[in-house]
Amino acid sequence: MVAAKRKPTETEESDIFAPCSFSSLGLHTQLCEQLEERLGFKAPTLVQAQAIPVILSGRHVLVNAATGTGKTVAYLAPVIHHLHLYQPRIQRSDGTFALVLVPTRELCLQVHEILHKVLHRFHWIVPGYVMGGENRSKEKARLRKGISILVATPGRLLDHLKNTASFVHTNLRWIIFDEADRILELGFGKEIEEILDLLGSRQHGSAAKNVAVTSKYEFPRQNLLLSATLNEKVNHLAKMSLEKPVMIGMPEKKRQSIALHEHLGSDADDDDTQTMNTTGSVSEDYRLPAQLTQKYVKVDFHYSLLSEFQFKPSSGPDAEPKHRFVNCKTFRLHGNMEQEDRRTAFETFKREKSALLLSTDVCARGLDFPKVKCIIQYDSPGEATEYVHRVGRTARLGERGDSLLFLQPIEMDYLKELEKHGVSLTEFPLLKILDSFPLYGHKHVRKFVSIDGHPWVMSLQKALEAFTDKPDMKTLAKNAFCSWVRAYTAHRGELKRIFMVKKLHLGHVAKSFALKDQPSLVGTVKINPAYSRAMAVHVCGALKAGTVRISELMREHERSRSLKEHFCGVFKGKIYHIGEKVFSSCMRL
Ligand SMILES: Nc1ncnc2c1ncn2[C@@H]1O[C@H](COP(=O)(O)OP(=O)(O)OP(=O)(O)O)[C@@H](O)[C@H]1O
Repeated sequence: MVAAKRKPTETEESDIFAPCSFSSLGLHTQLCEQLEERLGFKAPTLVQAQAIPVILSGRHVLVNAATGTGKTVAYLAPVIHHLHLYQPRIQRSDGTFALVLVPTRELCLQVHEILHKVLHRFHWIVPGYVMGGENRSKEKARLRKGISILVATPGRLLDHLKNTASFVHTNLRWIIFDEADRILELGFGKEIEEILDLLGSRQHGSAAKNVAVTSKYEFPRQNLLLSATLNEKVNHLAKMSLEKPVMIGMPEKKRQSIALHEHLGSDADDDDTQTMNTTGSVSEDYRLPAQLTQKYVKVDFHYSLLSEFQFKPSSGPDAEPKHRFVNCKTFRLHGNMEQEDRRTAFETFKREKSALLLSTDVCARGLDFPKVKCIIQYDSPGEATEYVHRVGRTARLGERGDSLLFLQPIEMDYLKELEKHGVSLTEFPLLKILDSFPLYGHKHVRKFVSIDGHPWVMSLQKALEAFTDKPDMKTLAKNAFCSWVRAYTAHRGELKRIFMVKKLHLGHVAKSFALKDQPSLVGTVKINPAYSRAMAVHVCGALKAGTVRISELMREHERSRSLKEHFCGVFKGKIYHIGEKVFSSCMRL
């Protein structure tokens, strides 16, 4: 992700904001003042204008609106409004009234930060969070004191529900699933079911008790599900947790496919539930900001060593100094990092005016880094939903944004896959751009026929290969290559037809990692083979028998990669011979 300043245009603003005020939606004046003073929100976005009155009314809601359209405040504002009006005034000892479930730690911190700002004047409403990677005892202490609005990742929440006796949730009124589909994709389905059972908020089954009967505030439960993309699993969660939900921002076709008819109330077809075309939809399936410019590039490309690599772009005299290839700060963020490093990278990148973030899908959802100018996808995203969320980190709330997707010639069918969801990309004129770069001694030379033979590319490749030739760098590059190839096999269903490792020209892939030769894919997994085999047999057997939940082993997408690597090492030593069955089990993580 590359951050830089961009301004929205006039016309885009009218597509984003509703022609009304927050107070006209029924929110308390003091809360409206806080939204303006603390967050700078003068008017509601379209999705906020649609969702806030419905959520205020107490209905269960399913919101499906484009990335960056303001869904967070759409659900937080009504909750704060009600809590602010509770009589007698709520106290910390009343425990938790609202629970916001999110898929990642960074999103947890982000939602908490927004709460913290908006609740500034309402000091008796206490925000807090619990999430994986944090100190449990400190969290227990905070829960004991009381948290009115709790943001949580599912695994850690379940842990506290089971093991923290002082966690009071008898007054719980709201359960909110932000990025509902991602929570389920990460394999938290069983945890969610357990959480709903423990909280007595499941719509079917004996455990259901939708009013907090022991509560001094007797309000019916209200559950909310939100995401820019929805899928079959969300349908299941919706059935499990929502009662007669109002669908916001969803075209009729999708409402039918979500198949919630049995739950839809008679007023589900009211005006306020109609299709929200104005939120920047370009598709009846997936919603993308209209001002987002999406491009793809059709070449094997270079692996740029962003923080250290120096390059002398033209083949001029040796005296000419080398320059850093990327002239801004670079950050990295992925699930295998230590929690503290993860937090620092997340918070620092957020503050930087001009910076580059290298990240895995841990950043794909919900994160709201300000002024991100461009999303570059070097690894293909897989499901179209993932594409939508990744590019959704830019072009937020009417800002302009660009995205660039790297595709190899054999992968061009991926564009058709995206088109099925109304997502269309134009080809990035790479050769033209390269031709515009200065070349030593050839001011206006152009008309190179191929990218590979372009002097600029050749000299860059040479410099990269020289840089990667150092032993440490070479090991890094080889590992990166192997991981990349392994991850390539992770595509499911239709996508397996497009991303076929057998069709890959591995020599070219190696070149894109600045390697002169293709590393061997055999024997690169450093796991004791005997242990691996035993482990694999155990996991496969247990999976088959249904006695182990793979989600217990894996919490995040990145870890599923190590498991895939593990199986690769175990089964054949070669990724492209991996057993289909095991693989599909891995893919359900
Ligand atoms: N009414 C508003 N006025 C001005 N800015 C707003 C308003 N509502 C939200 N924003 C800003 O818009 C940006 C996007 O909001 P938010 O992160 O809630 O979007 P989202 O719909 O949840 O996106 P995603 O689907 O990617 O999670 C944030 O920077 C937020 O501060």
